Amino acid sequence: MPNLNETLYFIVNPRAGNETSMKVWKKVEKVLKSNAVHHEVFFTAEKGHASRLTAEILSGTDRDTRIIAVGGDGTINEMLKGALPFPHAILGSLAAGSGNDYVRGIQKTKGVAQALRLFQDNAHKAIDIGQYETDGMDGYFMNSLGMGIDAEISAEADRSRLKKWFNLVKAGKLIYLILFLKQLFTYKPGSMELVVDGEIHMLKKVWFIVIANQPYFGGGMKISPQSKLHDGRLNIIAVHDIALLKLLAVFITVLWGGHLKIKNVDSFSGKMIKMKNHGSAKIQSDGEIVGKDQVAAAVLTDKIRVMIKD
Ligand SMILES: Nc1ncnc2c1ncn2[C@@H]1O[C@H](COP(=O)(O)OP(=O)(O)OP(=O)(O)O)[C@@H](O)[C@H]1O
Repeated sequence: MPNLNETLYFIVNPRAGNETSMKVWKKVEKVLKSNAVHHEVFFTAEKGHASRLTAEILSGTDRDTRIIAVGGDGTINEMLKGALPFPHAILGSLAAGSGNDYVRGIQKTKGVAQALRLFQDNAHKAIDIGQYETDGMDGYFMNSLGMGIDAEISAEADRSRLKKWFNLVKAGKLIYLILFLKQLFTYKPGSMELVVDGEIHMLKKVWFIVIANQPYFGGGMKISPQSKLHDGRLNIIAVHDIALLKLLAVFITVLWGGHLKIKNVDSFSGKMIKMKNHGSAKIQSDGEIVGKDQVAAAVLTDKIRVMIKD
């Protein structure tokens, strides 16, 4: 086991949370300086930069190294990609995005002070992640991978001016609720084939299928209450063949994870999953659009070390 690199590295995405992340960073920097915590900070200049910065930091040392995202789920997802070749990587995140499901469901800290204490304690564990392949491209997810209305919402949230406004009034996740209500009336659910560890399920009128590595998605919805970070499995939730009113009930009950009791909200668990849509549907990975129509995913057990509050 290598020694610990005492420096805390921060990668700030100045665009996260519609640019509210810089406020978070200024607050954090003050605390670090007043407590004489040795740290270095890097700022991302474009999409994909967090991945390269992570790899650069890690290739300069062979000691256990803590790198912290100051951003949202997209930022820590990029850092994961950069960190995977380096077994001495230990990742963490300060919630500075819109949804922040990584901090909510994996790291489980509330607020900056609690997160900073965790980083300094250096309590960490290896967790499972998901790997996917779609249209010849592969990638990884820590939170979830979904096809259907959830991906439509992610895509629209990215473009929406409302997201900026909601972030400014610290209600970033409300945008997902509003866009969901809009999608209810515009999205056309189609047939999908779902294969879980070789078992085929043909589903009609599918609103979405989500492969979840942790309980939360969409900025705090408890989509997969049974997901565990160390079980070597992924959970799958499929919502299909359901009338509009019942779908609204799904949306309300998902806030506490009660939606699984509703008919045609099916859940599965497995290690290798394939999804194929017989129309056209977008695919999201940790909230970013990565493809459409067809995807294969698999769990990678105990693949990355992250700082975790038990
Ligand atoms: N300097 C930059 N300019 C433009 N985009 C950037 C820059 N740095 C990072 N990005 C991109 O910003 C996107 C959004 O980042 P992130 O997901 O962390 O924030 P968010 O969308 O506000 O939060 P969440 O995903 O939790 O809702 C990512 O796709 C990332 O690649």
